[in-house]
Formats: sequence, C-alpha cells, structure tokens
Amino acid sequence: MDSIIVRGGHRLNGTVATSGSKNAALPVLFASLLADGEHRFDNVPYLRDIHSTQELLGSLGAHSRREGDTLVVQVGAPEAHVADYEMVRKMRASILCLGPLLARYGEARVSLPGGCAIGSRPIDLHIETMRKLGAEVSSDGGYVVARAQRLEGADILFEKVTVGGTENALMAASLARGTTVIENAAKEPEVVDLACYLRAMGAKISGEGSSVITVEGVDELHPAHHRVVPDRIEAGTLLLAGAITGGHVTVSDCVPHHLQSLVDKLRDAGFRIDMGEDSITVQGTDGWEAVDIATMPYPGFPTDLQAQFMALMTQARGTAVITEHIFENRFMHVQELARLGADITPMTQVAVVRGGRRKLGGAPVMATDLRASACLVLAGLVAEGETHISRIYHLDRGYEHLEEKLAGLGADIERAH
Ligand SMILES: CC(=O)N[C@H]1[C@@H](OP(=O)(O)OP(=O)(O)OC[C@H]2O[C@@H](n3ccc(=O)[nH]c3=O)[C@H](O)[C@@H]2O)O[C@H](CO)[C@@H](O)[C@@H]1O
Ligand SMILES: C=C(OP(=O)(O)O)C(=O)O
Repeated sequence: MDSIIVRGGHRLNGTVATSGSKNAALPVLFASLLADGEHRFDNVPYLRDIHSTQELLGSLGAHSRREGDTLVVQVGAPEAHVADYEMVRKMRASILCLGPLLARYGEARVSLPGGCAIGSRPIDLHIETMRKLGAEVSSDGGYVVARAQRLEGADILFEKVTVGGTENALMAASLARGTTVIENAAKEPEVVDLACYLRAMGAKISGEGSSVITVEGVDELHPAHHRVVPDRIEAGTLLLAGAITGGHVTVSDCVPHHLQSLVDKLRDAGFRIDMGEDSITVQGTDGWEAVDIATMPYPGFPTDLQAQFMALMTQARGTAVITEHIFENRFMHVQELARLGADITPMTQVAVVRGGRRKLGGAPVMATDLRASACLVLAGLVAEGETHISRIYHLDRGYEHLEEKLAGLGADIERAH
C-alpha cells in the first residue's frame, strides 16, 4: 500500500497550478446520463473518484475515454438502471445517478451509500426530493428504488442546505414536466457549474448561485461540451501549504473569489494575500495569530478545508477554536496531529487548538479520510524529521499529483510504493 514520506522544514516558494475540481466534475459526469450521444468535459482531473465514476457510468451504458485532460462520455441505452453496492461503496457521490436515471428512464435502483469516516451522510433529503417530484420511492435490500412515469415539477424547500441534494434536484427537474422551484438551495460553485452544464444541454435553469433556483422542465436534453471549474479545495490546500511553511506561493488557474472565506481568515491571522484575476499569492511570514473558524455552506468556510486549516493553527500564536457544522465526525485528524506533537482538545463539534508556535516532530501517522490526509501532509511540511503517512489511497481520491506539486515548490516529499 502506498504511503507518503515528508521531511519537514523547507519553505515553499514558487507557482503551482490548480487542477479541475473533483466535486464539480462528478456531478457533470452524472448529468451526462440525461442525454444520449457524446459529451465532452475538459479539465477533468486524474483521480480515483473520477475513475470510479467512469466505472459506474460504464455499467449504466455510458462509456468514457480520456483525451488528456478531456473526458469524452458516450451515452447509450443501459441494460439496467442499477448503481451497484460495490461501486457506490467506493464513492458516496454515486447517489448523484438517482436523479438522472429516474428522470430519464422512469426508474432507478441505487445502493444506499451508508456512513463513512467523517459522518453518517444520510440521503433522506434526496429521497424526499424525488417523492416531491412525483416518484414512488421505497427501499429494498439496501437499495433505494424509485419509479415515476414522468416526473412533475414541484416546490422543493430544503430544510438544510444540501449540495448533493440540490444537484440531484436540478438534474431530475430538468426533465420533469413543468416548473420546479428549489428553495434554500446550495450556492456552492460546484452547483453553479452543474447548472451551467445542464443549461448547455438545453435545460432551462435560473437563479443558481442564489438560494432560490428555478427549473422549467424540458422534454429532451442533448449532449454538450463543458470545462470543469478549478478545484477551490485543492487551491486552498496549496495556499495553506505555502502559508504553514512561511513561504511565498502563488496558486494559479483558480477562481480567487471562490476562496474568499479562506483568504479572509488568512488575512485575519496576519498573512499578506494578493488576489489576481485567476491566482492567489500568500507571502511568507514568520509568525501568525490564532483565528477561529466555523464551517458553513458556501460562501462560509468550507468543511473540506477545515482539517488543513487546523494544521496551520497548530503553528499559530494563541488558541484557535474550530467548529465543524457540516459533518459530525470530521475530527479524525486530531489524534494523528497529536502524534506529531500538536496540542488539540476535540469535543463533539468543536476542537480547541493550542498553538504557541509549538514545534511538531515527524512520526508515522495514518490518513483516515481525504482532507485529513491533506492536513497530515501540511503538518509534515513543518514537522522536524520524517513524517510517514500511510493509507494514502484516501488522498488519491481527491488530489491530483499532490506530492509532485509540493515538490515543485521545494518540499521534500516522496511517495513510497
Ligand atoms: C453544505 C456542505 O458543506 N456540503 C458539503 C458536503 O456535500 P454533500 O453533498 O456530500 O453533503 P450535503 O451538502 O448533502 O450535506 C450537508 C448536510 O446535510 C446533511 N444531509 C444531507 C443530505 C441528506 O439527504 N440529509 C442530510 O441530513 C448532511 O449530513 C450534512 O450535515 O460534503 C462535500 C464533501 O465533503 C462538500 O464538498 C460539501 O461542501
Ligand atoms: C469528503 C469529500 O468527498 P466525498 O463527498 O466524495 O466523500 C471531500 O471532497 O472532501
């Protein structure tokens, strides 16, 4: 099993490019199920989750091939409308085939994703949405089974902001009869990117990026060409890598305003940040202050950057309070950071990080989930000696060539096979 070895103590310097977004690429790939023919997606990162999605789409009659960073998906009639447990288990985003399959074929059988390391990850809001759109939904042997002759537009008010739920609603409503109004919709850039692709396919959507989205259903959609938005979480992780080493790093090929909440917190901590048209630069500093964060739906501080920000706070002057509002168990990295010498008290939703410029020391640690892995890499960049991170397959689900990108900035990091 692969692991990553980091030898800390090098300031990062230089420019590094952002890849396409995992969390935006997955929904648009699932949206391709809504129309037969050839769909083209540029800027699709090489990631384990993308590969898993290709496998799942293949089992649903949508075969794909790579042309460099472009993924071409050829959609044809599937033999069955089933997302198998073995595939869904590998990747929770598989639930995003529920809306497209149901809207297109009038039936879907999708394995229940179950919980994962970061939390229980229920799908009740997805199911409720399909019911509101007129589907009959039941569960059978660990699968959600949904059926509808033709979905009917409806008013959907989400009791909680849900990114995946909003995405499934958008895809299903695009082929429903009549108008759907989604209230308390997620405003994440990945939702906006999906709406853009659906519109390119002929969908009639307005209001994406705000909390009310309106969809006028159409009878048919067609394949289209789309460029996946840059990965704001990868960009944020790379920026934090520069910050934690006191380095001077420019993260290019990103959408700076997608990272406003992180930039604000970095400035509060005392970092100098310059925002360009499609780049962000963090300037080296030798000391920074502790600042509190609380994760929130966009445009709030992203849950997917909480672990990496915690690594930065272990090196701050003072005490930072980190509150996780999205997932109930997203502090698995705390115990591993403690193995490197960090002083953190985790409570139910809150972790108290006592920084005080405490030196971390290298140690063997274990990645427990995707962003926790990135957090340990960042901590390893400043830990004295060698940090050996195992179970790195989590990282490969969401970061393209992370160790090459960091090595390009001057980090001493390598992958051991
Ligand atoms: C709002 C938010 O920040 N969502 C994050 C969530 O998206 P993802 O789409 O995975 O999760 P949701 O946005 O749906 O979840 C938001 C909250 O709603 C709850 N929920 C969700 C669906 C449901 O049917 N019932 C229910 O109770 C979840 O448990 C969670 O507490 O994880 C992704 C991967 O880390 C992040 O990129 C997203 O930014
Ligand atoms: C947890 C994540 O992904 P997923 O929703 O695919 O598990 C993530 O992107 O941080």
